[in-house]
Amino acid sequence: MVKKLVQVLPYFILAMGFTIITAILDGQVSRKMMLILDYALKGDVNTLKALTPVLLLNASALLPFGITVALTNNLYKKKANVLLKKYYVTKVFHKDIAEFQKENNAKYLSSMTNDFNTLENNLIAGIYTVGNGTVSFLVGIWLISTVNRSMILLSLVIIAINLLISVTTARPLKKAYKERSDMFDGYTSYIKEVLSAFHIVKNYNLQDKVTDDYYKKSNEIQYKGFLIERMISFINSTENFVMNGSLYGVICFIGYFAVKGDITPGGVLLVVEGLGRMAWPLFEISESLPKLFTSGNLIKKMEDTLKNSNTHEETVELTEFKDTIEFQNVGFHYEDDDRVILSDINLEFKKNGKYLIVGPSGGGKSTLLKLFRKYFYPTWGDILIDGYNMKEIKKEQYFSLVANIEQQVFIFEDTIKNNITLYKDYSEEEINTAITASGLDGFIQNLPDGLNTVIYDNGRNISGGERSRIVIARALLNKASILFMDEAFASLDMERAREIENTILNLKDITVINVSHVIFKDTKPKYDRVITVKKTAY
Ligand SMILES: Nc1ncnc2c1ncn2[C@@H]1O[C@H](COP(=O)(O)OP(=O)(O)OP(=O)(O)O)[C@@H](O)[C@H]1O
Repeated sequence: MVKKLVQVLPYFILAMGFTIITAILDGQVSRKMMLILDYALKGDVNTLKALTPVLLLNASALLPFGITVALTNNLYKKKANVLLKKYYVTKVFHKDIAEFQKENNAKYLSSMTNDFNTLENNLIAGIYTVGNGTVSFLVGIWLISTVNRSMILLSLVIIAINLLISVTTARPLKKAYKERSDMFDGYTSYIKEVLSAFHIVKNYNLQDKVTDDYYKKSNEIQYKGFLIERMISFINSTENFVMNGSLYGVICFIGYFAVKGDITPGGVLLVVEGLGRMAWPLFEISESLPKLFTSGNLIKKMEDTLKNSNTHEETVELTEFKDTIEFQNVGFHYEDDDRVILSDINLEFKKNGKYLIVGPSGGGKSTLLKLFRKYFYPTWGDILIDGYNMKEIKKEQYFSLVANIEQQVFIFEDTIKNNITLYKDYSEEEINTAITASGLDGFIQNLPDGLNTVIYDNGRNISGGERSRIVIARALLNKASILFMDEAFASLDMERAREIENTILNLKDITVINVSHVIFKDTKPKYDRVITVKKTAY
């Protein structure tokens, strides 16, 4: 992720360029003010008159430059934030389905919200704060050195001490940030679960337990936040103490030189001005640096969630399903569980054949479908498609050949049309055919906005059966070569389920693999084969 930030380097350089120009211009204004003061005290009116317009010109140029600095800085931050977020989301969607399912997806949610907020403040804004602070600090040194060069050494000592404090305090801070981020993962996961089980919480009167748990988790996070703030306050106080001590030292020197008459009144003004320019950025830098150092840990944690442990390179391009899917002596157990779920599976599925898979609950029907869908690979044995090992076939191509109707229906918050077409282009005729086949026509005709009716919140404003039919229409429209169905009719009434099953079984150019508990006497004979998965004894 850090490497990605190189792409926003031009925007950062642009912002820093304007920051440097503005800071130098600002320094020039201060120097001219010093000269004006000295000439005024000497009573040199002519030079005073000559210098004043130049000072006013320089000072008025500060306004557009100041605005440009703000704009370019915001542009850099916006680009950097968008870039990192886009990179993260792209990587998440590059994960294998099986690998994604291994993690609690609240981890990703937490990274996309809490961790990104922390990175936005600590890393992206932090880099600019340190850059801007350094420029201002250097301009401060420059101003002071135009009065007395020996001050440069003292300024460098101040930087070195502050850097040392930042580096040594970064380690405990890193640990605390990481712990808080982990806590946020658990917290987000908990909130996600509780909100999705809202009706269960209400029905079983679990409000008190939920409120109690929520309080405990919030309290833990708040306490960790308090510890982090306490640590930061301690670091800042130490740094402020060192810095203030150093600045007082500088002021003592100036006093000494002023008494000796080596520095003019304008010079004293310039040194005070220079000290101010050194002081505030040092405060900001010393606050930002430890946070900047801690960002590395957070990024590592986020990148760990993005890793795909499966690095197998797929080489076979399968653009068409022509003949058969064969299971050769396939056996399977889940990675983190030794129980053998499927064993000795030797099956052949012919192109355009219709297959019904039945069996006891927990027998492994859905697991078998996951192997078909390439979510998992067999633990032993092979699945061949047209003679090619499924493992070697490129995922994207395979997925474009198949359609899925799952038990758990997902509906986007969008129009019915977009939910059916999934944002791809189809003719009106194609859409209408799929709508009729899935039995959605009556429902859509009765809606004032028809196909343009928006469905909210995963189908809150439509029934379970209507949601299933939308997903069935989606699969039919996709014109896939293979259709996998997992309890697709579970939320439909018998009549409607039979009707849709008949429609699907009458489709000629599609291979259907249907896992279902709902079996109708009149549709069963239409299947080429009914396969019974037996529960493995473990
Ligand atoms: N991700 C997983 N990790 C470990 N075990 C799993 C996982 N998913 C399912 N199982 C186990 O695999 C076995 C088969 O589950 P599967 O969902 O394939 O059965 P099923 O025949 O589809 O059941 P049902 O008809 O009840 O949906 C079950 O014992 C289940 O607990």
